[in-house]
Amino acid sequence: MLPSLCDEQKTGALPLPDAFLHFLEANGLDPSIYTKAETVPRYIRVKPGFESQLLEIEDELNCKLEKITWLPDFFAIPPQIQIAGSEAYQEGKIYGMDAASGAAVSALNILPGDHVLDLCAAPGAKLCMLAELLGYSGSLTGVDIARQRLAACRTMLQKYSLGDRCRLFVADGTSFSLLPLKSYPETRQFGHDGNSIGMSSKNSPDIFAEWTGKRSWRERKKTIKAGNTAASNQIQSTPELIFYGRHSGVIGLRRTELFHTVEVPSTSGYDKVLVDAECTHDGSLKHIQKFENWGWETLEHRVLDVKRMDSLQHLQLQLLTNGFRLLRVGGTLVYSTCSLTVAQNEDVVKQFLLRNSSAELQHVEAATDWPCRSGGIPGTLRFDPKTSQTSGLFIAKFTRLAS
Ligand SMILES: C[S@@+](CC[C@H](N)C(=O)[O-])C[C@H]1O[C@@H](n2cnc3c(N)ncnc32)[C@H](O)[C@@H]1O
Repeated sequence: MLPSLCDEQKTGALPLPDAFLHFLEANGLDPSIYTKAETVPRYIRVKPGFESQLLEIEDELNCKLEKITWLPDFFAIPPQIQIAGSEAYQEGKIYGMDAASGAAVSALNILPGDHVLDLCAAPGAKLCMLAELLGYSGSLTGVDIARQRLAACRTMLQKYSLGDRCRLFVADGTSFSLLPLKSYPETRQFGHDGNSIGMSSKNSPDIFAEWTGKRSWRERKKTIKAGNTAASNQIQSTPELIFYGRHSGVIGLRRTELFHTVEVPSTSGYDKVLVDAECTHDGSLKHIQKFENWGWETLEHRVLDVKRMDSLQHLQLQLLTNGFRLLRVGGTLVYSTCSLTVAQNEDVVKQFLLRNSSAELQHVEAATDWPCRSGGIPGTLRFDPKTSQTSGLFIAKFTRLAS
């Protein structure tokens, strides 16, 4: 439906279609936040190690990098600046990431040696930040149901040289069951096998050799078969490993060891889990702005489709529940969405807490300095574009108590 003049008056520069305005009204959201799309800064994260090159990066982007005092390594730049054409971006020194998204990752308080699960990982900005914070210890497992989007994560990890400790699975996050490799009997390191092609060693086809993008005929056939099965079943039942780093613990394992699922024992789950759930993205001003070019009917079709809306909350609860199932006792889980609706945030958290007596909501200590406010449940946080100068984001942090 075409936007009307009246809509433009309500929303400033961005004309919004009636269906979206109805969605906002039904959820008690103020359409005037979209006037902020033109003024909320763009944010970049400078990869640690390149801090000394800030002046060169400023020169190249032709703008000042304004340091975000409340979030290390983040800088604000004017919203109209495009970074994709810059050398700093192409050479992997900077990447675009909203500061509120950075806050969600920061809320996990990643420590050296942590085994981290990112259950909705694509397209991968948060995954990259998690990998950076982990550095040279622990492990990172990224999962997403969309193969192509997860392949984009793989490209990003490789571009920024952050994939060493990471493994990526195309899988349904509501049922994903693989534990971090610390839980397996022994993680053997395989010597470099120059002859290996595909994911299996030539001599022992069942054992993972060093990762290579080139795959053997046998592997390709397997993937095509899995893809066909996935297309007919909608969702692939077994996770597909599409990338693993040299120190991810995968090399040297047999397939049966890697894909061995067990009932999650309380001590062997992940230390940290991020559930950055699928949502309507209505808080992401830049995302909504893109529909001006993509066509507003795409927004109605992709975001506001009635069937999708009905199942979305259920999906969010399932993702949160499964992420929590894979968390070790004493571990930390962050649930976030870039929707501003209560239905996709506080309501999901309420239902989750009702059903999971070992889940405890936690305060985010670092948030005292953040430009956010409390959500509808004490302890939860909301970044509101009107006051935070960031995109909209909801964050809830949980720990798992011994039951
Ligand atoms: C908000 S995006 C995640 C953004 C990502 N964390 C980042 O920082 O780039 C939500 C993701 O959830 C994925 N998704 C949707 N349903 C899923 C499911 N059942 N299991 C796993 N991932 C799912 C979508 O493909 C999408 O990539």
